[in-house]
Amino acid sequence: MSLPATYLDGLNPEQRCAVEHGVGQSSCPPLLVIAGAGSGKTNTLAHRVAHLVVNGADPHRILLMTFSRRAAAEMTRRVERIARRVMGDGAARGGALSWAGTFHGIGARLLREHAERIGLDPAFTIHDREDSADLMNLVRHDLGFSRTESRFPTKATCLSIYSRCVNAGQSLDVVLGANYPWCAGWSAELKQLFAGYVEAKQRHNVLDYDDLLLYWAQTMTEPSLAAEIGGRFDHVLVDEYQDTNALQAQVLLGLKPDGGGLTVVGDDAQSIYSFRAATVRNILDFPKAFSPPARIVTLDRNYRSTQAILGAANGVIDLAAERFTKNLWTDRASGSPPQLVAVRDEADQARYITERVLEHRESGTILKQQAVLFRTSSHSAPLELELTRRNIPFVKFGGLKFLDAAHVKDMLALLRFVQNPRDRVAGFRVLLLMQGIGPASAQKTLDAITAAADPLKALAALPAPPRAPDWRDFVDAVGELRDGRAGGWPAEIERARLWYEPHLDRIHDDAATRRADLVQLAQIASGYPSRERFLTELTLDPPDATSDQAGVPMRDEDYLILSTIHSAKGQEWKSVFVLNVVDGCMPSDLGTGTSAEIEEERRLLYVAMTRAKDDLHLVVPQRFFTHGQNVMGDRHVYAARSRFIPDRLLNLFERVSWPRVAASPGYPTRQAPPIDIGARMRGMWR
Ligand SMILES: Nc1ncnc2c1ncn2[C@@H]1O[C@H](COP(=O)(O)OP(=O)(O)OP(=O)(O)O)[C@@H](O)[C@H]1O
Repeated sequence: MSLPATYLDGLNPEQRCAVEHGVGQSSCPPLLVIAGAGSGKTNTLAHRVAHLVVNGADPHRILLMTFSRRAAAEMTRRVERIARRVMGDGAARGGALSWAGTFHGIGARLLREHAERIGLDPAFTIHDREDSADLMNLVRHDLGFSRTESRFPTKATCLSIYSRCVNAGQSLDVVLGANYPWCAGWSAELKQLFAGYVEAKQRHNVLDYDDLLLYWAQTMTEPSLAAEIGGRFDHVLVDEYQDTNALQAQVLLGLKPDGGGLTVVGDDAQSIYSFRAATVRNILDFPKAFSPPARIVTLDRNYRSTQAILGAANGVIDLAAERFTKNLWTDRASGSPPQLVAVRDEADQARYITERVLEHRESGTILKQQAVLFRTSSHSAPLELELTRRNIPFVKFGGLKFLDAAHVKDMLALLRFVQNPRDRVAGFRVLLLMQGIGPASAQKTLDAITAAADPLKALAALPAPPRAPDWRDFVDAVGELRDGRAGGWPAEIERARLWYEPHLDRIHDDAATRRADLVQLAQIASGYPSRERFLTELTLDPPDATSDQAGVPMRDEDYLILSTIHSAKGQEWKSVFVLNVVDGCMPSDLGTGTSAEIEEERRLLYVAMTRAKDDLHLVVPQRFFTHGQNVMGDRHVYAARSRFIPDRLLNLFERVSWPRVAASPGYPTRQAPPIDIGARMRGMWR
């Protein structure tokens, strides 16, 4: 008996079509959902998964891949809520979705489960970008490339080149020619470096981010393994498909070669990750990868924004060189046009936003419903100062990651070393924390233990290095963490903290604030079933906000959201402010090399604008102070409004100047005073 699907009544016909596609039929052909901004993609995907479960699909055999762990958790919650509403307790008995996560997270899990079959040691640890760059540097140094006469590319550039080759599936020479022409002369050395880097990773039993996809894609080329892994899932659903790369597409096709049970959702107008080799071709090529081609359902009704905001966002994206999806429409009331706000400089920008935010709060929009978005994390610095000065709590996303803080990395390095003593980058970091141990003795120690069959046993047997008073403590801590005497997971994080804190106190002047992060780390740790899962998940998708910023407010406290546009993906707020809508910031100076980069910058502005429901402010500072001058300096450069809002789009905005200076005879508003004596006085001494 099929259940009356009243829970689908709130969906529009296209959403419903996407939700019901193939459900209850003997086979479920591939489906591509092209979902414009705010068109209910998340809602639709959650309903589709719930609808599958309600109609008998086994939740343990559904694979759901999203862009972030946060998105996966949110989707899982929604699916469970819908299923519970329809099935009551029956939904709980069926079990939760057990395979929801990011591509990298799911990859790590599958690789660990199949490790022995593909010649991997299942105890592998995962290097984040910084660890990977450190290892690249080590190899670069060993090969003598850091001593070349003309400057060899930096470790970060080397890693980016390597990563692009791997993710885009392109040869080194193609990548150098297209993306790093200034490094083309180093092709032979880079090849040698990358070969050395791969060997080092294998010796140390570590995988980097890219390996998780690469190894997974390689595994899927072995027919028996591909059939086995693909056979574990009846349905595979992928969100944000526009931001996946060639390797991810390869994995997907390996899982479901005929497309049976495959659903992908995406929006080419929101593709903003091509710098990580994501390609919009994945969406475009998806339908014809199958025979018959995948079904395409387009969601173009926007539920989020007022007509006026949507009109302006459509105007911006209409000027894109290449478009595949059509404009969005809404039947929401028109609302007031988005504001294009001219301010004198960044300080005024900060004041303008602070005043508006407080005004909105007065009139009933809580802070959490307001967000300030920016292209680059550093753009928000003056605003952060102003908010702090005025005591307005905020949380920043996409800035310095919690895990990038040195003390958090130290703790994680210890745990990683215990998990995988062959992980040289982790081992090196931990050993250097101790007094009396420098790079040379750390290298010697690591050489001695990694050669042994049981490295930690070898560590315990080593004589203490001279002048290293904490050596015994270290060996004891590692031993206890390794053999369970520290109380197992997550209790052992306390043991790790106990060992680390004296070092923290010695190394950092601000140890007290840093300790708060360690407490937070322990709290996060308690949410994971094992040390291995904790290290894996945290490395792959670190928490976004840091206590370095204004203190993490309590959950029930109200706070303003500050976020990079990249981190704002998939979110929405009542009011949105976009900082620095000027050439140089948007498009960013860094992203204006090629026309493809410019187009991606345009899409970024589009993503930012489409986050707003009722109220949107694009702020345009007229001038920026240049760096590297003294406090009294007044050297500045003038900025032009972003080229993405040319004159012909101005009618879509309300233009405002701030502060509004009362017009007085003889003084046009918003002009500098006719004479700036202060500047002249300062100029006398230059
Ligand atoms: N059928 C519907 N009826 C009413 N509101 C809807 C419907 N579908 C979605 N919405 C609302 O539209 C808004 C946008 O939905 P959602 O966040 O799922 O969009 P999205 O497609 O993921 O957006 P984006 O890609 O821009 O992040 C939400 O507030 C959601 O509640």
